[in-house]
Amino acid sequence: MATLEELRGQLDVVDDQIVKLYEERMKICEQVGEYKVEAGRKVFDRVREKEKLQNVASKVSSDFDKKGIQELYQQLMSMSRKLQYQQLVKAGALGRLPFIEIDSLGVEKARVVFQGMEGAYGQAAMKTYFGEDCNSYSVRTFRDAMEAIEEGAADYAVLPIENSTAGAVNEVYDLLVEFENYIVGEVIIPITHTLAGLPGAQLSELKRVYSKAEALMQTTRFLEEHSDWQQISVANTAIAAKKILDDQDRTQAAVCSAYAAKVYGLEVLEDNINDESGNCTRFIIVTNQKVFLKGAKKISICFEVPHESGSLYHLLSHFIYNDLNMSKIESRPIEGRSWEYRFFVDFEGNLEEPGVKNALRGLREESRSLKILGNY
Ligand SMILES: O=C(O)C(=O)C[C@]1(C(=O)O)C=C[C@@H](O)C=C1
Repeated sequence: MATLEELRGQLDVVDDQIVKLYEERMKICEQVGEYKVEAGRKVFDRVREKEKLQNVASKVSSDFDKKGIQELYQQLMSMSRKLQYQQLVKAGALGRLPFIEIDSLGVEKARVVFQGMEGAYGQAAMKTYFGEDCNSYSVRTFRDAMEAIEEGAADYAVLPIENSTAGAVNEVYDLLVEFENYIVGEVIIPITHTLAGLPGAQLSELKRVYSKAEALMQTTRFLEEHSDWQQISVANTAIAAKKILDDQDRTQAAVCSAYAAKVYGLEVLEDNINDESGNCTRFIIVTNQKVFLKGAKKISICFEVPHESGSLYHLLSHFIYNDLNMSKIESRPIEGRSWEYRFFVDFEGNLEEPGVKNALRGLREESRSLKILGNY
């Protein structure tokens, strides 16, 4: 029997041949790339790749090797695609209207819309980003805010996208797909909920608590101690606070900010009732222009993946290959197509960077309906 050293020697000989052949193959792929740039052809040829995988599998005998050679060829073809995307990007073939880089958002003159009403967390986020005295107004729903931006009734909308305890704000993710609006900024604000009731009201007399669904979720532990209280969800924490004032019913309370309690003349019956002390919400700043600020560091995109095994894996490989750091991935069901999903990815980068351009080029060709939601 051969020794380990001898066997490794034999492997080295075979590997040298594989490496040489790999280089040779990539050189041919580069020429194919030149042809594709010239002819305006797509890089990804699904039919050719499928045929190739069947062909190589037919040339080996065991099932184990069939699977192995197919995996190897998937990787090989994925590398040739990546090379060809680089060639396309170098040739300036980016496709679609580009985003325009700007120096500032002109926040001083901006008209800003937030969802909810006086006292809403959205208003606090807006003031943090645009300043105490910004020109603003509120609308009832997230959709209304998106519409106001699309129509140009407002320059910017401030919308919650993610809470550190309750997770994603699904509706806002879906609206980002539906509307031609783009993210240009973000702001994170601490969310400290209180239980607020009519002045003089006692915890022992309470029967009903109103708040936004997410706020009720973020205060579950406190509310579970009072399981006899009925929990009622309304559109916004400030709406809940206003309802307590309007109804003048001592058995009702709201989960809202101390600011909202003050605005509506309520008394804080219990302060800081959050499950988690560091509870905060990330708000996005949305506009109808395809712009990004100079020095923007984060990109949000969404795309659909073909319903095939390994498709998400291959799409995510574009981030790894281009050294891009993914900071978040979220999925949402696609309307009208049961059990199919749209993925939302945030990653670090600027649309001007070559690695980002390469990755986006690859993702655009290999996914369905890629949308760049913003660079901020
Ligand atoms: O045949 C082509 O069009 C190629 O670019 C080569 C190749 C491959 O590596 O075999 C690469 C990408 C295509 O999706 C299909 C095949």
